[in-house]
This record gives sequence, C-alpha cells and structure tokens, in this order.
Amino acid sequence: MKTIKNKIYTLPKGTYSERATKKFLTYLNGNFEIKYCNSIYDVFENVDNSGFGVVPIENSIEGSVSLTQDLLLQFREVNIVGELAMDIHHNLIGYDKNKIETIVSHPQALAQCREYIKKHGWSVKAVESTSEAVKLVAESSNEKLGAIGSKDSAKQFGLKILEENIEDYKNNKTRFILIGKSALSFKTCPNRYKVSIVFELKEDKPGALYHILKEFAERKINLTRIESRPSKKRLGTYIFYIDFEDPGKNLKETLESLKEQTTFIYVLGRYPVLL
Ligand SMILES: O=C(O)C(=O)C[C@]1(C(=O)O)C=C[C@@H](O)C=C1
Repeated sequence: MKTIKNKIYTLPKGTYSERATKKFLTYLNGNFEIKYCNSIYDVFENVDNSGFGVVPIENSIEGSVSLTQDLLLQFREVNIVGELAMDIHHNLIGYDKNKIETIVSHPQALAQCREYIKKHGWSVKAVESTSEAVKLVAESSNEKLGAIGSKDSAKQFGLKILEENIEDYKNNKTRFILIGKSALSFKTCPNRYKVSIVFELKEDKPGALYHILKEFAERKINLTRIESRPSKKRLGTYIFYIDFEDPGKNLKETLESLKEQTTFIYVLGRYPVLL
C-alpha cells in the first residue's frame, strides 16, 4: 500500500529554514516530504494550495522578517500551526578571505553580520536565501566573492568555511513558524501555546492602542510581542501584530472585547511553541 505523504515547503537545501523544517518534523506525526522553494513568497503560495510550510518570522538581532508578517495577512487562509526557535551561527564561505571584495547572502544574514562585513570593508549583494548565495559563489568560481551561510551549504556546494560564528552578537536566534491551512498532529502534547493576531485600530485618537492593551492587562494575559507595520494605505497609518500566551477558555471573550475598537481583527494562529 502506498503511504500518503504530506508536502512541507521551505527554502532551499542548506538553508537555516531547511534545518528548522527537519526539527519540526521530529515533533510531527505522519509522513512528510520536504519540497524546496526559492523564496518565502513561493512557500506561502504553495501552502495556499495544499500542504504545510516553514518560514522564518523573527530574529534576535534584526527583528521581524517583514515579508513573512505581510504574507500572513495577504494569505488569510494560511495559519500559524507551530513555532520553534533555533540558534543561528553564520559562516564565511568561499575561496580565500584575503581576496574577498563582495559578500553575498540573504538580507537577514547580511544584517546579522553587519559589523563584521563593515570591519572588512566589503560590499554586499542580497539574494533570496543563504544557500542561493553559496551556490552563486560556487558557480561563479570568483575568488572576489564570499557568501554567508550554513556549514551544510558550504559542504553541499564544495566550498571552504573561511571563518565560523561571524554573527555580530552571540546568542543569535531565529524564530520559525510552521504554516498550513489545516491542523497537525504532534507526537507529544506540547504544553505551551501562543496566539497571534493582527488588527487595525478604528480611530486614530489618544489612548487607542492603550485601550487594546488594557484588555490584555486586565485579564493578566502576557503579551510576547507587539509589532506595527505600515497599513500600506497611507503614510502614517499602521496595522498591529500581537502575540500572546494562550489564555485558554478566555480567548473568545478577549477577542470579542477588541472587535469594537478595530476595523478588522484576524487570528493568525493558535499554536504550540516547540522547544
Ligand atoms: O536563507 C536562509 O538560510 C534562511 O533560512 C532565511 C533566514 C531568514 O530569513 O531569517 C533564516 C535564518 C537566519 O536568520 C537567516 C536567514
């Protein structure tokens, strides 16, 4: 009998997102086949058709991955179904450190190594993922190029690791989310759940955001993140993303209390936080 495999989309082989995907799989029941996409946008587009996906959402040095934030709103049927954080250690990859003039990588990785790059006076070039950067450097055979990426990607494309742990701050971590349109079954029952919402305030008036936050404070609900993004309608207008610890049976009533003060409010997911 043929076993049915669920598809799980992520960034290319050798990316940190691929490693996060493999870590998610250790928690999941069922059969999965990893499918590789060139960009975060492609992951969302595929998941909007079927299957699941893994994308980065926030980094401890550089903050939000704004594209992921925006796509969670754009693809309204795609929800967050799980989350995990992973240590990120970047490597300088290429031929000869002394000959490098330009560094290629994903914008998040370039930003996490900004000081290091500046110290060496290198110029930068952004590509869709760290493994695409390593591939580009390998295929160019150009000693003036260096890439920032994972050890796996250096191995995959047969390049040397010229220096390890080049991130500007130790303790560099990225949070990844598992996305999908349906629920998943976890091997063990996770004990911590979070909820993510996005909303737009009805009125731009003193205390508008305060009144939203008050609803959480009065119910003793712990917020874990608050972020604003441009509404894209007009300069100076924003939408807000809030993550909070799942209040269990109080969730419905908490969300109800916010409805009156917002033009829209969507739940992006109620999901387990995996270790
Ligand atoms: O390009 C990769 O390797 C990715 O998985 C993307 C990504 C990101 O966008 O944050 C993932 C983790 C690191 O923070 C750097 C890059």
